Amino acid sequence: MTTAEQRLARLEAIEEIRALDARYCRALDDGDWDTLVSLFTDDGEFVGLRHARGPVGLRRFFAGLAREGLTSFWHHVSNLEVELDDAVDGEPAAARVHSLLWQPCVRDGVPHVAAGRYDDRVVRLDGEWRYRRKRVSFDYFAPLADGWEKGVFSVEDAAATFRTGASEPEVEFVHAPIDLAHRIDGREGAPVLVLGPSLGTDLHLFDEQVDALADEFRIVRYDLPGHGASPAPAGPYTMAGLARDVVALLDRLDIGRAHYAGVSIGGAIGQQIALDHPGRLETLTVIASAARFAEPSSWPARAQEVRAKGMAAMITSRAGVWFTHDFVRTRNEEAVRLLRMLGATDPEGYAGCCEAIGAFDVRRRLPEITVPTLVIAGGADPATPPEMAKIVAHGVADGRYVVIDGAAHLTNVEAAERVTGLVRSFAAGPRGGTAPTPGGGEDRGGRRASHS
Ligand SMILES: O=C(O)CC1=CCC(=O)O1
Repeated sequence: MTTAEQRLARLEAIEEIRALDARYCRALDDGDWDTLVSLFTDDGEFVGLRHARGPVGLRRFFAGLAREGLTSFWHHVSNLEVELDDAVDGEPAAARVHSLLWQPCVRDGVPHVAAGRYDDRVVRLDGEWRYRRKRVSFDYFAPLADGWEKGVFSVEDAAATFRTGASEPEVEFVHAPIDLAHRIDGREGAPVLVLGPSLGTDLHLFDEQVDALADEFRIVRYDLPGHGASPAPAGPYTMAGLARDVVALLDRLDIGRAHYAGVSIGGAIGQQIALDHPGRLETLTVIASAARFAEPSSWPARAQEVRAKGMAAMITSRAGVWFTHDFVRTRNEEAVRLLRMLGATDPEGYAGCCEAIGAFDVRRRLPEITVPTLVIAGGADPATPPEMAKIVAHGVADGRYVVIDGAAHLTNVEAAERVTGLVRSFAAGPRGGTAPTPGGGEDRGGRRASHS
């Protein structure tokens, strides 16, 4: 039973949050950066066209908009839906706010019309509501003369059309450190092999690999944030932050260099480690992954969907992506075991990882990856099909490429023996190994695929 005071406190909180949005619009449209930045918490962040965090990052981002060609705008925020968290000491203290944005603006001297959505996290500090995270996504952003319906918009398109100010460094956003849960198996003193799981699975994705490789390797498996036993702080996460979290785990375990194999987002994290922490890898095996995942703008939408509806929204559609029909029919128990991991995932952790995937694009940086790299694609993988995996093998300095015919996205499960054999011989072979390629010959530089 709520008291009249509690109901009044909730109504007051909603009105104050409405006023926060109005102040945000006014400060932004007036170019009043002091007020604008004061509306965020000290660790507050803006996610959308760019990522910006903290007073310095936020001011630099907002003040840089004019240099990017956006010389004036009129923000109209409406349709607020405020979901207050449970009250603390009788007072609401945090909320999630969904709202609509309609925004006439001038970009590169041309009148534009834009509309989008905000998905914000607000908190009450010292009696004042502030943004902990403000996230915008646009539905259209089009020259007025063209008509809005021609301006189907994605954040990715916008990011590509924004020019970087010559003297301003790009604002970099990396999520706060996360202590990833892990498990160690295998022979003590053996070379270390780190295994990175895919979105929606936990470290038991690799049970078959661990059974087969434990006598040759010291195997470290980790859980993604919100997956398995890892905590799920509020997203978005970034691939650079996830790579840093894995390296921090290696630091905690006193591991200098390691072989690394990862599936899907796990493979993307491996690429990011190779770029940002190149000294830490002996070899890199990228399984069912990409340098940029398909349809980047669909990932924030998926994040929004699981935040709103929970993991149940994902189960049916993932089954057809992770496995072939044949596998579901013949290995039903195994398919169910893996889908249970998805159902047990924390929606916020899953959503944060989706956001990292959507923003991930290292295609241009692949030549900087010099560690010996083996890329394994599933021939029947609808999520990261062979053409996408091949870009990684072709792009890195020292790549090999193998396609396993008839395997879907969870290639290491559908073709467990084959993947285990490839990982083993690649990591154990001379200077990081040579992928065995029955019937196909070795595929150096990813020029030729070997099929098996
Ligand atoms: O959507 C999926 O489940 C497939 C996938 C993409 C990235 C990842 O890790 O899994």
